[in-house]
Amino acid sequence: MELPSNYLEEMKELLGDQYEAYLASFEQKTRQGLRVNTAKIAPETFRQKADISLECVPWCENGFAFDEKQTVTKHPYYYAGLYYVQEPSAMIPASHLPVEPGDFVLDLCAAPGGKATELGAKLKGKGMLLANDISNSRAKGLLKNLELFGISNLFVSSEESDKLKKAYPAYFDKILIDAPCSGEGMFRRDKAMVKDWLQKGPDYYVPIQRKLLLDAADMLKKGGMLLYSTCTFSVKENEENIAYLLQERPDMELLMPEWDEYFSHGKKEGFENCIRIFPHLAPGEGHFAALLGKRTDGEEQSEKCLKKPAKSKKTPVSDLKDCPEFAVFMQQITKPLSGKTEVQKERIYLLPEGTKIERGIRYLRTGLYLGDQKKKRFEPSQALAMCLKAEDFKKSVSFKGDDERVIRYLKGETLDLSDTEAENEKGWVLVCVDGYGLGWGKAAGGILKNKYYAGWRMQS
Ligand SMILES: C[S@@+](CC[C@H](N)C(=O)[O-])C[C@H]1O[C@@H](n2cnc3c(N)ncnc32)[C@H](O)[C@@H]1O
Repeated sequence: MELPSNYLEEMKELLGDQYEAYLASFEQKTRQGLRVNTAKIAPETFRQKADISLECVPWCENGFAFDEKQTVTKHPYYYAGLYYVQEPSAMIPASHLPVEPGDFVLDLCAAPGGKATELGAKLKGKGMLLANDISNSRAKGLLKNLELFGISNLFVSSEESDKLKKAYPAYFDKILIDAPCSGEGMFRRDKAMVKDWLQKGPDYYVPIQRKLLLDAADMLKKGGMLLYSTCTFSVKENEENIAYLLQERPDMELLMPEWDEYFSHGKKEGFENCIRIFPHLAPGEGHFAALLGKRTDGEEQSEKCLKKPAKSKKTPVSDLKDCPEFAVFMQQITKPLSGKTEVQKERIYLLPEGTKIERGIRYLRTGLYLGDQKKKRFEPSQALAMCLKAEDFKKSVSFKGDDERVIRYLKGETLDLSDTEAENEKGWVLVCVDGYGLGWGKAAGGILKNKYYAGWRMQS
């Protein structure tokens, strides 16, 4: 592959005596991986159940590498949202931002959701995730991936960071900026990135990245943490941007993330805590990550700048007087779902506990979309099915992973149920693979009418 000469000069300076080894890595295989959705399944259980040959990714407990020849996106577990396909070094940002259940988390540049799905899984349904991307079309893909993962406590927006900053000042406990960048770490995998680099190199991205960094710092609570990452090697887009942030926001400091032996240190003095991944030194393509904290200086969060989370008047989800069929439906869900229900036209949503919809933001989703209250009937959403397991809904039918009906269901076909499966199953049924929700069906007389969301169907 021909690489731009000015890029090669910079890499020579950056890598010194490792430069030749880096060039040699272009002759070696690229890496592919998948990250298990720990909100749905433990990584070990996944390994035992899925017939995919996997190797552990050293720096990510739930990350696995696999041989690219295996087709992993046709597997029924993919449709059950049990994993996300992700290159191993791209697993570092979300796994090294210490998100806890209950945190309020912002992923500022989130599409298509490689990191947001992991941040959401780490919340375990508590707190909230606002996943944002400036591109509306990419944000649609992001929403799908988050719903597939069964993330219930979510907001998805497509907005500029300065607008978000006005709506959410000093609001978040944790923020991820996986910034748009010149993509040098992708050169081995994707030749098109080299062409892009020639049109928009590091100098194009630096001002965008700096604005994102400052706006994000202003949305962070005191004591909160921010992780900045790129998939490029350029010092300008990495260490120099962190230096700029520390200069402009003196209450921010560089922290030491959990370290792995495959990580290389940041390239400037004082920036050793930054993580770098190089393809000739680690089983990953190339990434940069810096973990930062906002000092508290022993003070409490200033009342003036802190926008308090809204106190939600709780409406039990099964108690909406105008939607009796909805209330009856929700009584069949045995998993606790908390939050405030919100009706927008015929659509019913569940807002995460302690949140409200800030006006003036272009949202694609505010809370978990539960379904539609139509005239005298309620239709549950695909997103709701993805949050549930067989035991979470009173009527469910679970097919084994190798049952040919799973694929037929995912293709939208009507299915026959066996006598045991059909027993007592009438009306809405949660359809599962090995106990993990795939979608809805409507059962009657041994027949399962397919209610899988048409837009997500498996193509032949
Ligand atoms: C590296 S990609 C993010 C990848 C994503 N985090 C993932 O893991 O799937 C960068 C994203 O930033 C978005 N973006 C570019 N400029 C932005 C801005 N000013 N504000 C928010 N998002 C922006 C792009 O549309 C792109 O989707």
